[in-house]
Amino acid sequence: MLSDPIDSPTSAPTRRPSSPAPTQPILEVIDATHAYDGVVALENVTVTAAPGEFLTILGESGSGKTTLLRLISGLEKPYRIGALRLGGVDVREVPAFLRDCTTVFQNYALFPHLTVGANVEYGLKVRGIAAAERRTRARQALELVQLADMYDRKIHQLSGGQRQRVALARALVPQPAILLLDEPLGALDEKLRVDMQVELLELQKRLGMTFIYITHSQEEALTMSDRIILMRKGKIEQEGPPTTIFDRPVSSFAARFMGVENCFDAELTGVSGSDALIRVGDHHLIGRWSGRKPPKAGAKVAVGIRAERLRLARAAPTGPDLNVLPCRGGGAIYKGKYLDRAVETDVAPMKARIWDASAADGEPSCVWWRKDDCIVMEP
Ligand SMILES: Nc1ncnc2c1ncn2[C@@H]1O[C@H](COP(=O)(O)OP(=O)(O)OP(=O)(O)O)[C@@H](O)[C@H]1O
Repeated sequence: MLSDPIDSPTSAPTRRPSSPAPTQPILEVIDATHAYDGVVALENVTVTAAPGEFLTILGESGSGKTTLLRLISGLEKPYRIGALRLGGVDVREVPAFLRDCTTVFQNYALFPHLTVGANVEYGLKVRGIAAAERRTRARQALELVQLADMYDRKIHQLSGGQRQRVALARALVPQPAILLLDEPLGALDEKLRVDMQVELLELQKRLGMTFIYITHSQEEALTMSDRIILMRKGKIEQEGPPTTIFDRPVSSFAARFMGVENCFDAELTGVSGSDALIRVGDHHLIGRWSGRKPPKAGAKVAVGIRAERLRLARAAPTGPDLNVLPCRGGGAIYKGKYLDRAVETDVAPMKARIWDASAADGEPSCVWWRKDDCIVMEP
């Protein structure tokens, strides 16, 4: 159940400072909670972004990503929020079209009966900009997305990728401080999506603009972001740079979402420096703690190992930093660039990734992995 909403500010929105301090976040969403008809979509979420940052909101369907974006853009009024500032300005009472941010939607949201130029000019028109300036700026925005020669085309005469570029130009033309992108590449095919990822990233760096980017694709998030916020059921599960989210997931949820193939439950038997000592059945293993709270002996934990870090061997290797489990060979799954080998162990079924298919011959008797590659986290 939600408690009563905090009153919205009654005073007029403060004016934007002429030049915010360089260290000041350009976006501050403090303690936001939102619900639709009693269904909580966002719960006590705090998100900040630095000027020029590429921040990705990652999460499965229904985790609250779009709701967060709609609160920032002003398309949704939050049920309760501690603060919402863009460039240091409190925008809780500022209507969407006056906020210093624009949105690119997955379905483009273009006017199909208007020309490319008229679509791009639209955002300037609602801001009361004169026709001549609108045209000049729209042309410049279309140049940025490589559609300068399509000004007079109708939207229905464009491909999906071209429509997405028009939507991007339309969002860029008012020169907002922040661009909000809601799964902007979701409707494009794989090849075009990858090309557009590169293009978007180049554009963001060139313009030095802050991008808040929504996706459910971990690969897209890892490729593009300076920082990732992983959402789960309306809350933040983990945030950090791509390498941290990839290598050091805090929980089995984060690990599975980020594609860690081998996950199983265990008991923490002790902690020694950064080493986490764990037990699964009769097997004692060693790994690195990556959970949020300090680990406690006796706690139930989850263990994760990426398939590419798991090795198969015919004879067990030895070493203080190695984990070894006997295994029974399973089938190989051909994946083109690599081979996945599924094996059974006493602990769990495991998958090892083999990049050199010629090295996959023979029956392994054990799997092994280094302690640094053994992620010990919250269950
Ligand atoms: N207009 C609405 N009315 C009622 N419930 C809604 C509405 N919009 C979203 N929800 C619910 O709020 C929760 C969060 O939805 P939201 O769209 O923010 O998630 P999301 O992570 O963006 O999902 P997706 O990736 O599928 O777009 C979900 O349970 C969703 O069903």
